[in-house]
Amino acid sequence: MVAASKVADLAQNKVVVAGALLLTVTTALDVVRRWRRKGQQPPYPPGSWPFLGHFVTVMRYCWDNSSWALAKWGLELQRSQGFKTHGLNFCGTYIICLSDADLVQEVFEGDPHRFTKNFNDLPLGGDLLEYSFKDGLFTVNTDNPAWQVAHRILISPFSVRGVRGIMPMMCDQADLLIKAMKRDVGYGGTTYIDTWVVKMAFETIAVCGLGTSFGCFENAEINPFVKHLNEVVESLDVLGRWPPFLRRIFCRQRLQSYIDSSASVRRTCMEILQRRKSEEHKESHKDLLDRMLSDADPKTGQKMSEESVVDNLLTFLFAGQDSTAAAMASCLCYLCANPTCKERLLREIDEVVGKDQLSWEHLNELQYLDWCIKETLRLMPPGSLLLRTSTREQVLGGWYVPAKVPIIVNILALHYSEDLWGADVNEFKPERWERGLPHKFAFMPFAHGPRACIGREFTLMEQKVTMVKFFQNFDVERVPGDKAGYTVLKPDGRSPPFLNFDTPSWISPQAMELEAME
Ligand code: HEM
Repeated sequence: MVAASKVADLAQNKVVVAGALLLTVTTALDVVRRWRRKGQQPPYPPGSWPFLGHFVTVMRYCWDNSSWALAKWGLELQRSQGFKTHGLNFCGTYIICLSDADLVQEVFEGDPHRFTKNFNDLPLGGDLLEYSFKDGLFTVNTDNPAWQVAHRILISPFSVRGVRGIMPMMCDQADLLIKAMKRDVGYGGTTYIDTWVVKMAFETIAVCGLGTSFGCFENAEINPFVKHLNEVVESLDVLGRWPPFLRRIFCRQRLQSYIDSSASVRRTCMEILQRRKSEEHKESHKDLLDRMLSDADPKTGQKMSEESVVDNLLTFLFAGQDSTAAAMASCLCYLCANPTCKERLLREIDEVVGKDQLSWEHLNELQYLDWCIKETLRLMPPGSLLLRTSTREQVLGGWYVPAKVPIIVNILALHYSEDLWGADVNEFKPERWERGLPHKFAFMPFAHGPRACIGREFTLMEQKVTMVKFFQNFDVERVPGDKAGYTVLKPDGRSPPFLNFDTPSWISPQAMELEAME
């Protein structure tokens, strides 16, 4: 009995001693690491829990279902605590968040070997994006040859010259939009602006890029492909907030429908590819799909694999419609909320284009329209965060950055920085663009560098074409004193007067302003 208790004591002592030794060694190692390390540890915001880190705080911000939750939290930290660089612990994953324009410039313009785009093992839904879009341009790692080959093949059709060739096709889509709105909504009618800009953005990329119409303008019903793609996009937002192991417990159903919808949209893209391969493409103009199937990488002579073509078809249908639709809806809402700006824009369209057919030359003259679009993208960037990864242990602006740490660049906080943009930063003021950019990295809705948005010229032209055609036909106004985001027929407007817009509140400039400011 005594012997047994001695053995138990000894065993217990050994565990205690081993535990103490382990703690001492890890503490000593940490001290040595900290001592050897150059640079300071970025500050940690309050709200970190044991094991879960800032997960609960992030979830609290996400609870309002806003896709800007994390970005808004960063903006708030910037304003209340002065944090432009801070650390974050997301269930054990260490992340560094940046909203300092100089440091962002160093990440995007400095030595290209210091930071890369790599979605592997990233928190916040990086794995989900990879699951759906695989080796598509948006998700594939920069050092993967699939990105390099596809990028070099597609950079030319997406250049200014490349998109100029498809302007007539874009104008046709905008004409179809106007026709469908006149038919389905009618003068004085009320409608959700979202429905229409989504149709426009989706049909434009599908027809101009892939030579395939999904019949969105002919049909009031939402096309099943669009429904599934929307499910994928919405689920990305919801599921991405959960770490993968918790998703399987708390979001089982959503996860399953995400998997099913991903499979369904992929099947459709494979059908588009097979159809194109089996038929002779009649159009004289080579579209994106033709280029992906026939062009070779000018550097290596390699062609894109069939899997890569499908991944990119899906990527274009996703990246090409969601953000463009959001940008156009936001711009219309801002113009409704700022009638003086709208009047100036209408005057410009009347003077430059009038009732003529819109041409490429007109687009370059529509300077105020360009400012309105930029100002909208500043206040409502469709993507509020960018993700990069540090490739090695390094110092960034005096801060210590370990290797393989995700870096979140907060676009929203840069766009709403009073230091950069001045005291009127929250206001919609297209005129501010007359002065140019306050800092090269104060405005980055399309990111910068080799991984910047390849569809930038495509979307800017599409937005301009749509806005001109829209205002050549309609006028809009907000309901005075009504809920933020609602707009109504402007009875004494230009002829013909038109439309009540019933827009969801998330897109309202006022709602955004209030939420960002709380
Ligand atoms: C207002 C509209 C748009 C916005 C705000 C936008 C924004 C962005 C941003 C911020 C990135 C970089 C993401 C990152 O660095 O991680 C990106 C990449 C990309 N965008 Fe866009 N985008 C828009 C429209 C489009 C359109 C119309 C297309 C296609 C027709 C497109 C295709 C892509 C692709 C393929 C990439 C990945 C490029 C690469 O990494 O090589 N985007 N976009």
